[in-house]
Amino acid sequence: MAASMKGRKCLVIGGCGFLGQHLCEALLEKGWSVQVFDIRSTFEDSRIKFFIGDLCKKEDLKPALEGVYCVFHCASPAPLSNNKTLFYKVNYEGTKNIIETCQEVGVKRLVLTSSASVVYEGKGIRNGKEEELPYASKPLDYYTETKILQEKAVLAANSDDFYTVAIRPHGIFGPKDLQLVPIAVDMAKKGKMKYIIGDGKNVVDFTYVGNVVHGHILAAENLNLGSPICGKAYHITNAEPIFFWTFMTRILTGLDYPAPRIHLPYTLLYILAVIMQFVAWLLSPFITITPSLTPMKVALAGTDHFYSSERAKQDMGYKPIYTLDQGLKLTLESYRHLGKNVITRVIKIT
Ligand SMILES: NC(=O)C1=CN([C@@H]2O[C@H](COP(=O)(O)OP(=O)(O)OC[C@H]3O[C@@H](n4cnc5c(N)ncnc54)[C@H](OP(=O)(O)O)[C@@H]3O)[C@@H](O)[C@H]2O)C=CC1
Ligand SMILES: CC(C)CCC[C@@H](C)[C@H]1CC[C@H]2C3=C(CC[C@]12C)[C@@]1(C)CCC(=O)C[C@@H]1CC3
Repeated sequence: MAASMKGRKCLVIGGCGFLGQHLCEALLEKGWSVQVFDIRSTFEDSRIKFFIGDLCKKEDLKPALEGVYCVFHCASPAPLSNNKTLFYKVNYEGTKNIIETCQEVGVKRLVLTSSASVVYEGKGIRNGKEEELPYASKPLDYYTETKILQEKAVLAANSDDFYTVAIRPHGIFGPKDLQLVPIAVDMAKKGKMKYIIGDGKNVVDFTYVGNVVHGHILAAENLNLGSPICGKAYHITNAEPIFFWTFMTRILTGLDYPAPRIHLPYTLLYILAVIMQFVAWLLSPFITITPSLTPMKVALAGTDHFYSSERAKQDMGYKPIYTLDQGLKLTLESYRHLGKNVITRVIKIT
């Protein structure tokens, strides 16, 4: 780390979430002075100053941004939810609010956590490079639609006076995640993880959270006037693409659940997911139905989607600092309590 970063004040928006917590820990280790802004409080740390508020509200954000050298924006509503209004409000309007408030207060650097899914529309992507892939013209869900709007707004705001960069991770996994492992385990408990969507040979990126954090910190360190990273987006991956179903099998069997074995045709499942989504939409004025298979999930589980992180290597010296094996080991150790054979005691208080 550049010595001059020591003691610099940063604000992690979304710092109480999965990625945010890991980012805070790494920033503290590197000597940054860390502040967190989030809508909820999930942990305590005497080294961190916490601001609880809504990023859509200028009056909430302003006090947290005073004197900040760099803002990391990694807040979002849960990606697998389907709340169009909330995604637009938080990911798009809220991000524009962050940009404006930074500019008003005089903050000069903004690192956005975007997503590689901004270029994904269900068709295979192999070793995708930033400069070759346009934004998805037909995003598969509202989350992706608003991540595209968000990234465009952040990159367009880059100027000689305000430096911005977007980090595009893919399939983040690691301890403290409430998504990938817990959802897969929940599906396994319900008997829904016996199936393989397609031939099981689709190759994807899963990225250990420690590498995603490393990419963010390198971006902040390199975000200066005239730097090649200003106004650009960067894929950050483990650079170890793997069969989607091999990765899921390692997670499941690592926690003593059986491996998925029964192959189901991709196209059939995709059509079923589209129909279920349509029915859920038709019935939405009367009841809320949340189908467990969405077109996005089927596509992610049944197509290739892996990306090159060469541009990040060239422009900011990025290379993964954890291998996939190391990441999986750390992840599985942290989820032992979700293992199939773990007996949970229920204490009845009468
Ligand atoms: N997980 C993944 O595989 C990937 C994630 N990303 C991106 O990485 C970022 C971090 O994701 P992750 O850590 O998994 O997400 P989390 O949900 O764990 O963390 C996001 C945090 O932001 C908070 N938040 C939501 N709305 C607001 C708001 N209006 N004001 C302030 N805080 C808010 C959330 O609170 P609450 O929980 O109460 O909503 C939560 O604490 C996101 O931008 C996501 O799009 C990109 C690629 C892959
Ligand atoms: C259909 C089932 C077999 C899927 C079970 C696993 C999923 C819970 C996860 C596998 C790939 C993950 C993923 C995301 C969410 C969780 C998975 C679908 C994202 C959509 C999260 C937000 C992003 O920006 C992109 C991610 C891609 C991979």
